[in-house]
Amino acid sequence: MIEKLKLPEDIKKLKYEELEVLAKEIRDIIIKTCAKNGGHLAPSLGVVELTISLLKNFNPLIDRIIWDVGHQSYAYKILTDRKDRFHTLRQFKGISGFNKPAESKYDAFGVGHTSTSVSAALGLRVANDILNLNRKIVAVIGDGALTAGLAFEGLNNLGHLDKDMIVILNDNEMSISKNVGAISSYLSRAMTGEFYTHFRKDVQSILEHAPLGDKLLKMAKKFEEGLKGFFTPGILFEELGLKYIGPIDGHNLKELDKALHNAKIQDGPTLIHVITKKGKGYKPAEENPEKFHGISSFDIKTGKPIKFSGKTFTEVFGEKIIEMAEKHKNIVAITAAMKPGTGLTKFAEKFPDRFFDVGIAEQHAVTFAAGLAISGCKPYVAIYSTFLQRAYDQIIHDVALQNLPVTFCIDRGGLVGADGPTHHGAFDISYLRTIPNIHIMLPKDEVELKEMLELSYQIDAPVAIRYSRGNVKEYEYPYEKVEPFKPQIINEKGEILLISAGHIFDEASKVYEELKADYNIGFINLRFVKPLNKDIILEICKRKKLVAVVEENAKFGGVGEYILSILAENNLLPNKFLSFGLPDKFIEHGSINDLRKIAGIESETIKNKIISEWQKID
Ligand SMILES: Cc1ncc(C[n+]2csc(CCOP(=O)(O)OP(=O)(O)O)c2C)c(N)n1
Ligand SMILES: CC(=O)[C@@H](O)[C@H](O)COP(=O)(O)O
Ligand SMILES: [Mg+2]
Repeated sequence: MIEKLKLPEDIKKLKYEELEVLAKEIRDIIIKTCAKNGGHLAPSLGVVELTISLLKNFNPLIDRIIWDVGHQSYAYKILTDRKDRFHTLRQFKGISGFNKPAESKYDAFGVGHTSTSVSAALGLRVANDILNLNRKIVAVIGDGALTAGLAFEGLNNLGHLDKDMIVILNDNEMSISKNVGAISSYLSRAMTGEFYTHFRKDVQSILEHAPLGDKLLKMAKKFEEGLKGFFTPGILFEELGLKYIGPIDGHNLKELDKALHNAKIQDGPTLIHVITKKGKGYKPAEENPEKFHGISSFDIKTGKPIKFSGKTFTEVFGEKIIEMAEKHKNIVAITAAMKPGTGLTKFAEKFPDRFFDVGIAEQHAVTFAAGLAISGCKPYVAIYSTFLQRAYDQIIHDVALQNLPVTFCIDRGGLVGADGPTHHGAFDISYLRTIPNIHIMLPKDEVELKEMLELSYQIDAPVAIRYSRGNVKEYEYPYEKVEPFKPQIINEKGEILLISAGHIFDEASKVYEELKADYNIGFINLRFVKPLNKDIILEICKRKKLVAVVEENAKFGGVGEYILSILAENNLLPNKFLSFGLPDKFIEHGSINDLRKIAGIESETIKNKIISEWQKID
């Protein structure tokens, strides 16, 4: 059917039976595409009917629909203007896995980090008044995203401004893992309404046998609305100034239409509480929505990922932190709704009392850790580089200023690949390097990550250990134990010096191995960005004509800039200094290799640049 439709306008003409067929076709496209490309399968399967109903009840080119995170917007992409491009999902030069206005005029706002939809939608809504625009504004936010403070900042201001816009709470009781927090249990308790249902039945049976029972029963029915209001989660939102509609079945097109129609005619803000099943329509995803939240390519028949072998930095961290926690009873681990992604699933099973999933609340996670640290605990906060950006002030104000022993295990440092610019860990070395008291360690492989974690336990101050999403690699260089704040000097000789910072060692070592036969080249694995061992660096750079630094972080504020400044301050600038890092632009999505090529940090580019610059030095 979908082939015959002019999208999205033809959706409005279809009968419910036809829409059910359309929903099935969309699910098939999403499943097939994610099986090949990977992607956020379960979130997107859960909102197919909601997407259809939104496109039936609104004009997405005039009205504005803001999806929170955007990871669940695959049906929206297919049903607006990207059906023919959908097979390129998350591929280099293909369509993004999130919403981006630059990708489509149907995408109202750029997303990727959670909990921004209400604030952004309110901005668009207030703009209606300022610019005299006539359009409906809708935010679609998940129950997981609702655990972030930013979401409540938006709701609070929305209630205050009392603007007529619609917030749709897509409640599937899941974040990536099972949703956590008091809000979540409040929603699900009231949502199942078990207590309310039993209570209602009890009252009914008593009244039926009581004198004047039928009159009392009639009165009770009148109170039921009030009673229901007490038990459904509407109270929370009504108190914030939003009219509450729900909970409704998010897979029932008729119910959705009715709710959206009612919301459209309301004055002031309205919240529609929609209950959906994450992964609906694909059994393996329904049964394991955590695994299918974000999945790599998989076999449709079995649901089994087409596994790429190799151990990840994340797995190394997950193993080592357990070993350390067995030795040290004051170690606690904290995640912000990313337990599986940060490798803490096993830790949580082994040490349930020392594991904390605070929900999507990175700011809280950091300050919570500071409270633990000032009390004598040793908190390990595992947060992706890009999401840690949200807690920058907490790192400065609550941890570094008080010089507290919090260790940040920064996963997804550097380019992450298919998730693209909203998710690349492009800036953490830059944003952390400026903060006093913090120690920054960059492991190149498994052994170094483990030894740096051990070392972090001895440091009574803030520590950041940064590693990538990728697999750990093995290298042939002689083992050299991680010594506090010393670089690993692989070869200090020669007039050229190559300095590698962290996991990008895989590219840097290729350059060194390919040049060392024909060029007199030295090679350093930096290990520590802060404190930087200036004496060693200055001593080795004294006799160099060309120094090149390689990092998978923004050049601005990165390691290269730092070393250059130290050489300049000590009048030790070489004839040529080369800094290989991420350029001053956002790097798109694609494979790591493709992205490193366009960023200019893969080995061939680095090697050719060193050779061409060396030839210019007399
Ligand atoms: C600031 C931030 N922290 C963490 C994430 C990782 N993340 C992406 S989606 C998600 C769960 C969202 O849950 P929910 O809003 O309920 O959407 P669902 O996947 O259930 O549809 C998380 C934690 C993120 N994108 N942004
Ligand atoms: C949508 C979102 O932000 C997360 O699902 C993220 O995509 C996970 O990234 P990893 O796949 O690197 O764990
Ligand atoms: Mg959810």
